Amino acid sequence: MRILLFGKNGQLGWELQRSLAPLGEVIALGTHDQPCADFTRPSDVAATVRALAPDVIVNAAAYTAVDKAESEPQVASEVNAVTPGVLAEAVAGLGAWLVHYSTDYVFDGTGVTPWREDSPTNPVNEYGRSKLAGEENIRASGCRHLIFRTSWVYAARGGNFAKTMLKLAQERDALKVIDDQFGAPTGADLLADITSHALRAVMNDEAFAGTYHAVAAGETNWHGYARHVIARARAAGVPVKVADDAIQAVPTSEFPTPARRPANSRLDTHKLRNAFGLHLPDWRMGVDRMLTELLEK
Ligand SMILES: NC(=O)C1=CN([C@@H]2O[C@H](COP(=O)(O)OP(=O)(O)OC[C@H]3O[C@@H](n4cnc5c(N)ncnc54)[C@H](OP(=O)(O)O)[C@@H]3O)[C@@H](O)[C@H]2O)C=CC1
Ligand SMILES: Cc1cn([C@H]2C[C@H](O)[C@@H](COP(=O)(O)OP(=O)(O)O[C@H]3O[C@@H](C)C(=O)[C@@H](O)[C@H]3O)O2)c(=O)[nH]c1=O
Repeated sequence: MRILLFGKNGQLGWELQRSLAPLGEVIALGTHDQPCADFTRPSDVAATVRALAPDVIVNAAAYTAVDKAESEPQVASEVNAVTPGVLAEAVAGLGAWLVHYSTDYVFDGTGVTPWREDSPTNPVNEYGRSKLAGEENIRASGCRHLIFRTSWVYAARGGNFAKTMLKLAQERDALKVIDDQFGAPTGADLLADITSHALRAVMNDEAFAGTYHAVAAGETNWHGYARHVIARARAAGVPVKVADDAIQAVPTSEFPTPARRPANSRLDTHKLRNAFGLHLPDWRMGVDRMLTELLEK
């Protein structure tokens, strides 16, 4: 089996290089400095796909700068919606499979109930709108696909909220962190392992194709997540400047950002767990593993 992976240097792409390796030959394309893999050049990307004729495309490339997307909606749309749609058309033409990733930010965050795969979408920012359009383009192409919606992704390699908090905690005496947006931090390693497991299953039985919510178990808010990370760092001997009681919990209104974010980012994972017989670990387990890796360097 030949697998073409886009976005190899991102948090998820890096982990996918490991988790997909036992399934077949992985051709991993990364930097968007290469025209053949630049998602702002859809026709070049389509030509790459036709030339390589893979059995599976795994797309971990995305425009993930949520605040910046507010001022660059056209770039976010090209990378997150237009080119995934072009990939899907190419995949349909080849009779191949497409694996793609989406986000909790396709929902508007109302209520407290975890969102199901068939819950109504209603993104509140440009990034979310571009990701939803990407999903819709893939479904409209009729190609065989898996779409995983996930949330709050972190990895030892790459940029993420946990690493931002580790840095700020060493630089500042006080932090303000939002405590009214809820979700589950999800490790790129867990998501990569879920991908290879599900891909193996769907290639044996096409009935598994479709959209799934894939996040770690449990829930927290950004403040709870920050406190957890900083407490672990302190215990590991990192020179943390901020005292525990100086990590101030604030409502969203006290931490204005260019992009609005949903208050309820909880995703219901029953469909994924039932389909593939998976157990999803609590979010703290993966975060603690990442911190061990980061702090022991
Ligand atoms: N990060 C998160 O919190 C969440 C992510 N997701 C989704 O999960 C998936 C993986 O995200 P994650 O690994 O965290 O993202 P990262 O931001 O870590 O990686 C994104 C990758 O996309 C590549 N990329 C960006 N612009 C382009 C472009 N114009 N052409 C080609 N490649 C490009 C980057 O390449 P380069 O290295 O060259 O810049 C990078 O390797 C995405 O679909 C994302 O929307 C969903 C929920 C949460
Ligand atoms: C840095 C900082 C952020 N925050 C808040 C702002 C925001 O509501 C929340 C998270 O901020 P970030 O900008 O790190 O995370 P953000 O870019 O919103 O993360 C999102 O990325 C995209 C790609 C996704 O798909 C989402 O699932 C989600 O992971 O924390 C604070 O409250 N205090 C702080 O000091």
